[in-house]
Amino acid sequence: MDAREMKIKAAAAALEHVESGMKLGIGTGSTADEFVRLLAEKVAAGMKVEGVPTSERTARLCLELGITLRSLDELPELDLTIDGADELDARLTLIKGGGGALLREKIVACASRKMIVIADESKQVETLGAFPLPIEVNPFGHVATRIAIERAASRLGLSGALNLRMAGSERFHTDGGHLIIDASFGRIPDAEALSAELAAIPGVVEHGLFIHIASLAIIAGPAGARTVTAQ
Ligand SMILES: O=C[C@H](O)[C@H](O)[C@H](O)COP(=O)(O)O
Repeated sequence: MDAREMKIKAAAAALEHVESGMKLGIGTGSTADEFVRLLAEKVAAGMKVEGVPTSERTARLCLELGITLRSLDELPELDLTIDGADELDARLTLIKGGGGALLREKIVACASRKMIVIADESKQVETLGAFPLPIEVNPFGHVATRIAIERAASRLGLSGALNLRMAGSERFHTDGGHLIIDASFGRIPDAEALSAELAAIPGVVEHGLFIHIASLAIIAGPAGARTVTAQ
């Protein structure tokens, strides 16, 4: 089974948690795209859902496939969000934002009664941090913000390259018009402490650590999909 087939398996298992009438947060990324495609088939067959997309990219795909969309201001309380992740550990702490959608993803997930993560098993790790942590920053003073991030990380004994994300020769901009700094810490043994340090920096808009937000993960491997709850 290749990676795409695993993503489809995870997405299909997550779809079983979706009921007609639900208000759904819809994630971003290649795994979330598979979920959108399967959801669209259900919608075409008569399932009624209203979706709040976590990115312009997801919004485009949903509209193309006939899924009804609302803004989060129209539907500020959602039943369920289904989204991918870049890494997840046994406590279901996540690193997200590889696609740059972390801010909207976190806002939407936190407005939902439940968040289910869908992933292939390559995303499961013992300790987070091999995947560079995306940190969304305001363009104003981003160099000063990068220095503040470096100092905050060093207080926790963390170090590593902090790279401004590029899209070709241009700076990458998020849907909200911010920049992303990808922080290669290697290992993040205390996600809560790092989250608190980052949140205290004025230029940091949001970071990609999702702590106590997901309550269920559906992980697909060659043998099929299994459901994991936070340890
Ligand atoms: O910003 C992007 C999101 O956090 C994605 O959920 C994450 O990067 C996982 O994406 P993929 O399913 O493509 O690995």
